[in-house]
Formats: sequence, C-alpha cells, structure tokens
Amino acid sequence: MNPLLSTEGLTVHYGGVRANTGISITADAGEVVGLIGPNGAGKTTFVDAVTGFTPAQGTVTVAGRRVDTLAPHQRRRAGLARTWQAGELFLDLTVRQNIAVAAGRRPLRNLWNDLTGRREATHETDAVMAMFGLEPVADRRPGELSLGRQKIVGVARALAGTVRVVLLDEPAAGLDTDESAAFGEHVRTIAGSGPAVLLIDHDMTLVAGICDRVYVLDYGAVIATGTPAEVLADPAVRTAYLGSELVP
Ligand SMILES: Nc1ncnc2c1ncn2[C@@H]1O[C@H](COP(=O)(O)OP(=O)(O)OP(=O)(O)O)[C@@H](O)[C@H]1O
Repeated sequence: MNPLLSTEGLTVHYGGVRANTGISITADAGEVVGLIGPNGAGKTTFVDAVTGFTPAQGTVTVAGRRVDTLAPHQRRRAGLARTWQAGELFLDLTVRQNIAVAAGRRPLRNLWNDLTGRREATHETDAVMAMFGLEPVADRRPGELSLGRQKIVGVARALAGTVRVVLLDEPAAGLDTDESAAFGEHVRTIAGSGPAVLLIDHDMTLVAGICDRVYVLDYGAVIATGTPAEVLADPAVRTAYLGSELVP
C-alpha cells in the first residue's frame, strides 16, 4: 500500500539556521503518526514545509501525487489539511459558521444561510459536526466554549472538505488530563475514518496512547523512529530531552 503522505529529504533553512535537514517520513491511511522532539527541534517548520507555508527543498507526496511545487491552497485542495498552534477560529462566527467557511463550498452562501436562519449547510459541515458531537454547540461562539471544545472545533475546521492527510500542530496544548484523553479519542476516530494523521504534541501520555508510530526530531533531523515504546526507550531520544521537563 502506498502511504498517503510521504516526504523525501525535506530541508528548510532560515538564514543560517537549518530548521529541517533531509526529513523523510511516511504516514499511511488510518495511521496516527507522532512527530515529537524538544523545543526548537523543527516540528512546526516541518508542518509549514509540508503544507507549503515555508519554502523547502525535497519532495512532498500526497496519495501518490507530488504537491511540493503547489501553493498552500492547492495543497489543501489535494487533501492536505492542518491546524495552527495558536488556533485559528473566527471568534465572531458561530461554531457552525467556522466549520462551514472552512468547508470551502460556497462559503458566503453558507454564511448568508446561517445568518438568515436557513439551514443549507453543506454535507461536509454537518458530517464533521456530527463526527465531533458539536451539534449542541453549533450556534455558540468559540469564546463561550471550554478550551477543550475550542480545540475540537479547530480540528473539525481542518477536517471540513476533502482530507487525505491532516497535520495537527500541538492540538492538545493547554488541555487538562481528562480533556486530553477525550481529545485523543477524537484523533483516533479521525484516523479510523480514513485519513493519515500526523500529530505533533509535547504531551507524551497522549502521544504514547494514540500513536501507531513516532518520529523524533532533534536539531531539525530525525534521530529515532518506531513505536512509542521503542522511541521512548531509545538512549538518543532520552539524551535529546535531557534537562527538559518533558522527559518521557
Ligand atoms: N520564521 C523563522 N525565522 C527564523 N528562524 C526560525 C523561524 N521559525 C523557526 N525558526 C527556527 O527554526 C528552528 C526550529 O523551530 P520550530 O518552531 O520549527 O521548532 P519546534 O520543534 O516546532 O519548536 P516548539 O516545540 O517550541 O514549537 C528553531 O531554531 C527556530 O528558532
């Protein structure tokens, strides 16, 4: 089976800083793949490079199609979706509107329908809301929701439309233990519905609990890969995390 996402030799320079050095990874359909590493290891840079938000050398292939010469919005159309570390919700829009706008189909029409009380949201919007149990809060604004729910709306937004690969950049940051566990179940549900999921997170309990495989970055390069148990026992990984409160 061909992987849904593969990168070969992805390399990013920021001036003199080599933020990513020759990163090659794969992620299969239905798989949750973790990308971990100490602060500054290059994880967000990798997501930016894969999704086209920063210039990179190397190749990015989604479902057998090279996308590395495409603009970010074209990569999104090819099925490459992402979340942002800082969250990206429109605070003045309802949960439904946030997702409908991201679904990309006639967004102004959807917005108009919602503003005028008409319910003609796309199938994608309804399907995604149902998947995450968001119907009860469909007409609320993000600021009225718990942080955990807001994070889920952010992921739901990323998933609206056609998604083959979703890259989640620290989606569980700031969640408490229970919220993080519930969030993890949602991530497994996403993968179970077909896409490949790349999860970046510092929460080792979450990563170890839901990832099938993990890549570890340090100084912009992959230093270990394997199951969560394998990489967490790897001496090179433990050394990379030395002095960090995140020691697995
Ligand atoms: N726009 C930029 N310009 C210059 N250097 C950058 C830029 N973005 C990131 N860097 C540098 O690239 C390296 C990798 O940063 P990156 O944010 O990708 O790491 P990270 O693993 O995501 O870190 P964290 O876990 O703290 O989010 C760091 O040395 C960082 O200072």
